[in-house]
Amino acid sequence: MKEAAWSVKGRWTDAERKVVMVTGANSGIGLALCTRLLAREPSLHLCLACRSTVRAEGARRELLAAHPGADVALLRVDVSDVESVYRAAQQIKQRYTRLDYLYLNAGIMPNPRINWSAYFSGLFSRNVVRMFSTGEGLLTQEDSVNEDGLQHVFTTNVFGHFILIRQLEDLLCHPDTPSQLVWTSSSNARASAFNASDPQHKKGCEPYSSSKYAVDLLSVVLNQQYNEKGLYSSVVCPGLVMTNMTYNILPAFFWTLILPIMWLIRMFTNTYTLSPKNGAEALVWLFGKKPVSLDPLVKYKSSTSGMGKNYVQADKMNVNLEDAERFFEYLIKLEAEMNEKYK
Ligand SMILES: NC(=O)C1=CN([C@@H]2O[C@H](COP(=O)(O)OP(=O)(O)OC[C@H]3O[C@@H](n4cnc5c(N)ncnc54)[C@H](OP(=O)(O)O)[C@@H]3O)[C@@H](O)[C@H]2O)C=CC1
Ligand SMILES: CC(C)CCC[C@@H](C)[C@H]1CC[C@H]2C3=C(CC[C@]12C)[C@@]1(C)CCC(=O)C[C@@H]1CC3
Repeated sequence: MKEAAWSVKGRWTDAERKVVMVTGANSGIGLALCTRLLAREPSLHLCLACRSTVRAEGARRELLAAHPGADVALLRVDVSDVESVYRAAQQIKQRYTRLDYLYLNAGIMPNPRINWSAYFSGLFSRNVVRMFSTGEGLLTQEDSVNEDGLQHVFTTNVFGHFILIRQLEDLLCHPDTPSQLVWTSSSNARASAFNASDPQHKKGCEPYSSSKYAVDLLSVVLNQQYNEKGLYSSVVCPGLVMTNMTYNILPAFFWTLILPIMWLIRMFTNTYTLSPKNGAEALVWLFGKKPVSLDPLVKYKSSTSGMGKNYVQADKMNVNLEDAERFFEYLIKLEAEMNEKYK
């Protein structure tokens, strides 16, 4: 923090207090993550980066009720709007001198549609467990274009966050005290939904799968580009979690009705974490790890066993490194255009 060093109950010096920022922190997995981080380390400087001030204030109140005296700051940022990201980055630079953890968690899946015929044929196929754990081929979405002419899902889930990282480079890059980026990716990330010639997914109808695979690609290249500067990147998969996102796919009462079925499915796949608290498992686990000890090609998956026990599973990612580099070049070019417009 830029203010003079101070301590909570005289126990921590400011240098010891980690600075953590979470995008999309006002609900679901982001809010559960904040709650768990504060329970684990009450001395944190926590910054909730949210697009709605009202919802962010609600989340802050909830966190302070559970952790009175915690340092919870708010930052308004709409990651689907590049100009808002530049503005927010300026404010962060005025408030903090370093960032230890940046959780890139905000995400959208607009207008989801379930392909019921794929669902029923999948039920009787060999891929049934895979279908239930990744939702592969079951969902399509309707994307739109923002004021900069960028695809909405791509900008929210990937590009807005990329600009944020690039703008905060000075706060994040400290070779002596490494910082960590943690992306909330998904089991729904799919290479076949991503086209290196159409990285924004202008032409397809699975922008969500494409954007989450793009996140996996980007994390790999960020490690190549930034590790020696003291910045590390990891991707996490929270499993299937009941949040506003899933309530947008099917109504909340339906999910509640089929809860026993989902507990049953948990016997066959550990990806049905179901609660935001469980879904945040891998995100919290990474907080306790030294960034240098992590594998850049691994996806850390929040997992819940049939008996309801939480753990983290590390799975090697199957990413195309050529596509990753090509995608990074694309992002750098797009960033240059946006710099010219907004900086
Ligand atoms: N739920 C699940 O099963 C899974 C979720 N995920 C991922 O987890 C992450 C969190 O989602 P989840 O908790 O489930 O869903 P929520 O809808 O509860 O959380 C999404 C968060 O992102 C915020 N957000 C959305 N758009 C923007 C924006 N333009 N600018 C700033 N913040 C924004 C939302 O804010 P607001 O309240 O204003 O909308 C909200 O705080 C997402 O990246 C999602 O893709 C991955 C795998 C599975
Ligand atoms: C009996 C029920 C479990 C039937 C539900 C069928 C589908 C609606 C779901 C099966 C797998 C789910 C899934 C997601 C959404 C809902 C399903 C398709 C996600 C795509 C949600 C967002 C993610 O990031 C990953 C999830 C994977 C699994």
